[in-house]
Amino acid sequence: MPGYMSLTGDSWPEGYGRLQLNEVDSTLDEAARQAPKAATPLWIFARRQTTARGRRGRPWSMPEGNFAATLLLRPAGPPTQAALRSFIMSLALYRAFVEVTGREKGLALKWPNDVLLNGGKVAGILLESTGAGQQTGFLSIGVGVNLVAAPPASDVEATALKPVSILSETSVRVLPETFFEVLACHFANLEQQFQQYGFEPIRTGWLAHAARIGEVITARTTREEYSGTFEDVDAEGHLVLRGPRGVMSIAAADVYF
Ligand SMILES: O=C(O)CCCC[C@@H]1SC[C@@H]2NC(=O)N[C@@H]21
Repeated sequence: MPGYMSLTGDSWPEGYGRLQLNEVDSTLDEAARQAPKAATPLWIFARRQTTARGRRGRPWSMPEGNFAATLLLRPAGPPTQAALRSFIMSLALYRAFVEVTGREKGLALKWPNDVLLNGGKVAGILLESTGAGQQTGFLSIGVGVNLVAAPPASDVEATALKPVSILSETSVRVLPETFFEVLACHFANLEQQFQQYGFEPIRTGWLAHAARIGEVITARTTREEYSGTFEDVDAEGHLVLRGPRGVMSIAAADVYF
């Protein structure tokens, strides 16, 4: 009989709005609709999504009982700085997982922003932004977490990591509404730290949980593939790989182990 986490979950971070929906096409699309009229920051949560999307235009399969939400922000600063929010969100996810499951074992963060549990993918983040040049406009951070069910391996690419769920790996059943509050609180704390002290404490916190650091990994960009030792994540959030061609700093790629 699986365990059941019953957090009373009555806490919500000050200054963050929230919209809870039973069903939506995608919380990212809802964020785009809300953006012109929304007071930000605004969290948009949905129990069901009919056309959820993942990175690189892939579909995101969302069995009921899993978690889906998008945080809509209007961050100050250039897009490169705004994009560092993906590290804030993945670290917040890590902390939320520890809080709801009571365990840290098997959890790891995969660059740029997946969360792994026992080597499988348990959560993903998709960033979308508006704006031009050095102006960010709106930033939407879409978060999907396999709380109770992972999509079948046939739903993901052959080279992708196996999808897993919190329930399958830990026998802990977490309600999406509970996870929502826990995640929102961790994000708000880390965002405050980011605004006060910059990216460095977030980078250090993220690296402490990085998957495969010090090991040889492969990064595939839209044009090229690089293999090398995963040495670091730099102050811009880039992946630092040491390979036969020297040290590479990679801004965007898919990573394979
Ligand atoms: O490919 C990934 O790893 C990113 C997955 C992001 C999925 C979430 S679910 C909530 C939000 N709405 C979407 O349509 N996608 C994101």
